[in-house]
Amino acid sequence: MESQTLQDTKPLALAQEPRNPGMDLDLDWVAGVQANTSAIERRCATLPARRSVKKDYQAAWLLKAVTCIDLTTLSGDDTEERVRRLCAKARQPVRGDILQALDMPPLTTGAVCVYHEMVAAAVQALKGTDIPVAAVSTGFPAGLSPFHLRVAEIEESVKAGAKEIDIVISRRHVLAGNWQALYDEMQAFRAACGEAHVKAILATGELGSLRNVARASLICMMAGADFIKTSTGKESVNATLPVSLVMIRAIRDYYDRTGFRVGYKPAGGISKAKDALVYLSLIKEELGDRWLQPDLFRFGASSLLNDIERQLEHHTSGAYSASYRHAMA
Ligand SMILES: O=C[C@H](O)COP(=O)(O)O
Repeated sequence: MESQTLQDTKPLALAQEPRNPGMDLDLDWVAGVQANTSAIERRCATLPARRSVKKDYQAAWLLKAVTCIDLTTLSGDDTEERVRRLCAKARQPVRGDILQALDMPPLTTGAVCVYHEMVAAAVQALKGTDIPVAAVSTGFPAGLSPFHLRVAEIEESVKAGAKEIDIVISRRHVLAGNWQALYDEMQAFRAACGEAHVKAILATGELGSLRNVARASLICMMAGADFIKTSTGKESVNATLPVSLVMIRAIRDYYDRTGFRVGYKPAGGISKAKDALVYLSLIKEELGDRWLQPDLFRFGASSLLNDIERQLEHHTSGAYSASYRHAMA
């Protein structure tokens, strides 16, 4: 962890990653997938204690985390005004004086994530930046509206300017072991996205077992997902470390077998800077530095930025400010 310095946080000129084109459904591969729950839990239990980073290293990792946040608002009472404030925060997620104290140039969050009805306002508010708008879609969060409407919803959001689409899978296909149906659904969603990148939300808290999480991860990648994402944030259990380890290892296996890198997005309930550090260290250890860039890693989070900014302020000033001073994140 201590290899991350403030300099490393500055944006890299990356060769554009080729999109995962998907592959034929390989049911033998799916059937062979295992998940040893007790070994996974043992590995995860050691992570938070072993991976503490301090001082400048910690500031560097926290700034890295900021660049990987899909800054999210997904509430029934969202308004255009709230979304505009969120976009202003995405443009300047960390106060200028804090960046100056750290000798860091301006940075932005990875994306802004909203419901379809808020896409146009977000696109407008982010004009002139490279910050993509991500739309949750396909009957989010349950994914139980008619199939043709779920596909049409994707198309509408792309038309409105969303560059990323976060779809929800049909959990029942996983619970019933109907892998062909899951593959076909994911392929159709990817096709409807066109050039927009597609994140497959597995809703892992509803899939019944870690083995199912591993299988669903694999199927979605085979069907062309650009990212796999844990949760909608609306399930009773959202992102966890064991689920993350399973999904990350599925991503690694898929890369080893196909040569295509699929991104990872833990989402839901990640609101503390120290938790973000644990996730980053997990990615670094299991997938390596290449995955620690916003094109391959995102946090789906509505309040994480607030805590990160407070920690950075503490790092530069020695004092914590009241959280209301960072209220919009
Ligand atoms: O995709 C993002 C999640 O809905 C955000 O969840 P959160 O509000 O618990 O951070």
